[in-house]
Amino acid sequence: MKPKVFIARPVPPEVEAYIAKHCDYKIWKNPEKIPNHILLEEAKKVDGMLVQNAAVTRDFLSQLPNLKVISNTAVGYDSFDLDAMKEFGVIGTHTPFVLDETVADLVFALILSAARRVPELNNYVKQGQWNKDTKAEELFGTDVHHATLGIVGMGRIGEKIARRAVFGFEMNVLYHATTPKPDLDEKYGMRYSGLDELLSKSDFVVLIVPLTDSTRHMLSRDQFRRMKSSAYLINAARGAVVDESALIEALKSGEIAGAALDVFEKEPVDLDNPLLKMKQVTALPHIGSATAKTREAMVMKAAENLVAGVTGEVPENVMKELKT
Ligand SMILES: NC(=O)C1=CN([C@@H]2O[C@H](COP(=O)(O)OP(=O)(O)OC[C@H]3O[C@@H](n4cnc5c(N)ncnc54)[C@H](O)[C@@H]3O)[C@@H](O)[C@H]2O)C=CC1
Ligand SMILES: O=C(O)C(=O)CO
Repeated sequence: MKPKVFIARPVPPEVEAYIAKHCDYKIWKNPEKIPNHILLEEAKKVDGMLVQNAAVTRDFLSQLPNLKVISNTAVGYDSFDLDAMKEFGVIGTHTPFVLDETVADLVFALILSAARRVPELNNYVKQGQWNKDTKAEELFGTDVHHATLGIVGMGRIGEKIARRAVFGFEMNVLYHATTPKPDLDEKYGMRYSGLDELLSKSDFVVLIVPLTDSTRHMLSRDQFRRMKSSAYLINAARGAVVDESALIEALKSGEIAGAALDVFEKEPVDLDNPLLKMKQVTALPHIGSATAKTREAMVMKAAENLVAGVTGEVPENVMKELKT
């Protein structure tokens, strides 16, 4: 008998065909996010499920004694209660590597948007403010090439950002991570530093760490005070790595020059969030990995992990904390 799985999001036909070969399956085909109560009811009937950042809580897991595998279609898995998963013996998988280059590209879109004021000046043109009285200085931005980039998080994606920074933009790169990476220091001519030093020396600070107890509100009032008043914050990690109210204060008081954000503490972001009213803030709707090709690769990777898990193989991408 084939294992039973529930696919809690629409998937491309080739992914469905792959799952069909190995499992009895049901798919949530509605483009709207699956409501939690339906996800729970479906999860009760299966050995494994494929989700996109579902809230996998202790309470949720406690109602699913037969569930063996949850495959997430994302690299970050901060919405998963890993202690409870260990306790209930549920395997969790994610989709690293296949999105690294795409997310690193987006980080540079954010850096350049902030530095050269791309969204702000795009509005300037479209709203008819560009006219014969426009003064050249009004449109000045900040150079990215040869500037100092501080990367907080030097994992899979951090390295791709460093590579672009060094070889593409000839930037001076500092990084902060749980441990130094001497092999990468040599490869990219960059330097490990403490967080405080990185903040005080960087022209652009990029966040690309997982959201955990140790990174939640890693950037708050004290950290913004250490940054240069000409510096920009780029957050492509998770919204809660930044204390958003401290960021709003830092931007209002001119402690930092601007921010470019792909992620927010609450998503979708509320329209009355003060960040959205600030012209020195670029805001994107969490699109780090959002190209058609990369999203397809992520879903296929998630399907492969799911099938491996429910057929008794060891999935390729078990969440780090759940590896035995
Ligand atoms: N905006 C978006 O669409 C996307 C966001 N992400 C986020 O980016 C995160 C990083 O992804 P990867 O590079 O694949 O992860 P990774 O696990 O390969 O690297 C994480 C890095 O963060 C560092 N780190 C962890 N805790 C730290 C701490 N307390 N202090 C300093 N450094 C710390 C680690 O040492 C490592 O260098 C994901 O967990 C996800 O939340 C990932 C993909 C897309
Ligand atoms: O993969 C992730 O963690 C994301 O944020 C979505 O691309």
